[in-house]
Amino acid sequence: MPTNSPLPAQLRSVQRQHIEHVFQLGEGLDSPHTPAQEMIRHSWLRCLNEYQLDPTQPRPARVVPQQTLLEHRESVDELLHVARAGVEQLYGQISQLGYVLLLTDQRGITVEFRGDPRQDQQLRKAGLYLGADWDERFAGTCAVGTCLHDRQAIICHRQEHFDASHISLTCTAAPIADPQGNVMAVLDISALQSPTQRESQNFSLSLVTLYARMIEDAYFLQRYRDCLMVRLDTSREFVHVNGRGLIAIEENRQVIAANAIGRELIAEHQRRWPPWSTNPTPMLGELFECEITDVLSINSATDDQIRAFRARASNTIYFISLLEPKRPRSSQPAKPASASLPESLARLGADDPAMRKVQKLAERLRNETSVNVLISGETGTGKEVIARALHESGNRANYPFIAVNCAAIPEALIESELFGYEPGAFTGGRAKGMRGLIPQAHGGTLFLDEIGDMPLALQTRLLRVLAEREVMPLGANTPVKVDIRVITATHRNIESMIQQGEFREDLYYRLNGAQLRLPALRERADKLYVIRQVFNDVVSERGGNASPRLRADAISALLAYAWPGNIRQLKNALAFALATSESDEITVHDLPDQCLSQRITRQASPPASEMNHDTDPTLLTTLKEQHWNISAVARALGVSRPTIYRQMQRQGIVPPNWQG
Ligand SMILES: Nc1ncnc2c1ncn2[C@@H]1O[C@H](COP(=O)(O)OP(=O)(O)OP(=O)(O)O)[C@@H](O)[C@H]1O
Repeated sequence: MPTNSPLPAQLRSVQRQHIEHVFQLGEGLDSPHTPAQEMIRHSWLRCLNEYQLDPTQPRPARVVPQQTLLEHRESVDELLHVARAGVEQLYGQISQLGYVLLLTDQRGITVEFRGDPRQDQQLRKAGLYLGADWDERFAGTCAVGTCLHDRQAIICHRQEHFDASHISLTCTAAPIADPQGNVMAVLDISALQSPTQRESQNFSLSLVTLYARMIEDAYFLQRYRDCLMVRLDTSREFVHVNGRGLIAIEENRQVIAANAIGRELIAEHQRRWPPWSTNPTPMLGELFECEITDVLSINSATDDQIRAFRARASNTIYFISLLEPKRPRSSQPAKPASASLPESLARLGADDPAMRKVQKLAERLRNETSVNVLISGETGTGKEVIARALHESGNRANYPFIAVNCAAIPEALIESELFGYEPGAFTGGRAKGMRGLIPQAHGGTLFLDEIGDMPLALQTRLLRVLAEREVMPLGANTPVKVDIRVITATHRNIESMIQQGEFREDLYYRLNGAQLRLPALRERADKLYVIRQVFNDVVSERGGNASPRLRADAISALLAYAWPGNIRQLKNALAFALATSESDEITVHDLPDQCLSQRITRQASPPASEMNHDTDPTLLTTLKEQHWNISAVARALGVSRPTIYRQMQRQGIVPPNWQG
């Protein structure tokens, strides 16, 4: 035990008193100031006697180096992924009350953190920070460290901390156990200041314990997602919403694993009937008075998919529901729910309500070639991709798909590009004339992107083509018959353009036979699927033998970002990460900085397409810097190429090679 050395003069008197109380307990003197809680008292004694911590030497918080933090995060990769939603929800409930949230691994290193960035300095100083080490051996009695030692939820309130530098904090922690019951992480909520009464934290204890259990159960469900699982509760009404017990069973009905409540039930059973074989887990039919067929038929034979069974050990009635495995174990992206769709449509989404609607409607429209389809959605949401998927899944798949970006062609050239021209039709044209894009699409699909940017005069001509199914190339005397399916796309509000007289109403109705509205990436419920899909696409586009992996910390950051440029921006970010990463593992540090700064907020950020560059001189400067390479400019400014073309049009910027 450290000697009762003189206290440094700079310690505040409250800290000096605290240190005296620690020594009093160490000397076996009970005073009204020594903690009432057994867990805390034992921990203080461990700190003095076992860890040889010197209370007169308060220790500054220790934050582990970045590389060490990465290694710790890696060890709980799967948990971090599963816990994310719980962490966000809990933090949403406590942040207004001045609390921060820490998730540590089983070594006490903070691997996930949520706190108010405005208090960054103070929080870091107090050790309420990503990478902070809360191991009891280093930090002394504290909620995380002592919870890890005793494997129990705990409040460590103000002077209950061992280290004098922590005595203004209030911390509450609960363990998160793996399916074998070993603590693998700790969930903690802490505040820099709090009322003096310890009881003020009782509610925090309930809340943090509840969320720790939910994370534990989510992890359990994820781990055993390919198994049959029974879910149980003593209340029929609660089984489906919050059945507390989970037991995973083998094909042969042997219990494989259980969550905390399930393990208690098994332990109770085994206290009465100790296992006689080396196999430590019972069969489901031993735990409950049940025929296994009654369990397996719960979903098909009952109205509410619940059946009651009596636990043999406790004689208690449990209401049981059955969770059947949904899909085979696979590290590949989840198979789209809409598996009956043609492949090119099915791969566009997994389980997002808006996307599902788009996929189903597209499926119905793919062969209805007389119905013109208008696709709307923010920039980069995949309007061209779905147009191609419509074409490829339909009966025109063996004919051309011609995509025309109306915003990218200079107004003076649109007409000749679309309709074609005869030799000598105009000065500067090719000597042999040119077959227009519309005739090129004959038999197939013409995709007119950014239709809102088509000049009014041309809208009239397009309307005529659609009505008469023929085009008149410039300089020609006879029209050319065309059989085309027309798909158009826009990110603009065409209805308001009609009101402003900028778009022909009759053309709009002709183009808008059916409308597919693509959701923004930030709103999609299947964002994880899209991230994995795009990652795989980028990896295969790069080629090579390496098989890079997207680590959970990177996925968390990608899920949290608002993606104003949608899937295109996601693709660019992943291509950047793959190009610049030095290893085969993409971590959060490989992602472009912007993905880490702009997280989703309640008020989503405006889409890139709505950003106002009208008065922004950076566009012209960047165009010059990038030698008028539009793709390079779009990349540099983080927007799509059509957005650049549109802004150029609005600002009257004409590239030097178009002048003439
Ligand atoms: N479901 C998807 N899976 C994988 N990649 C996709 C998906 N949807 C879009 N992408 C990719 O995102 C990028 C943008 O897609 P696309 O060009 O179709 O968007 P858009 O809405 O037409 O954009 P804009 O409005 O700017 O023309 C492309 O690189 C495309 O390959």
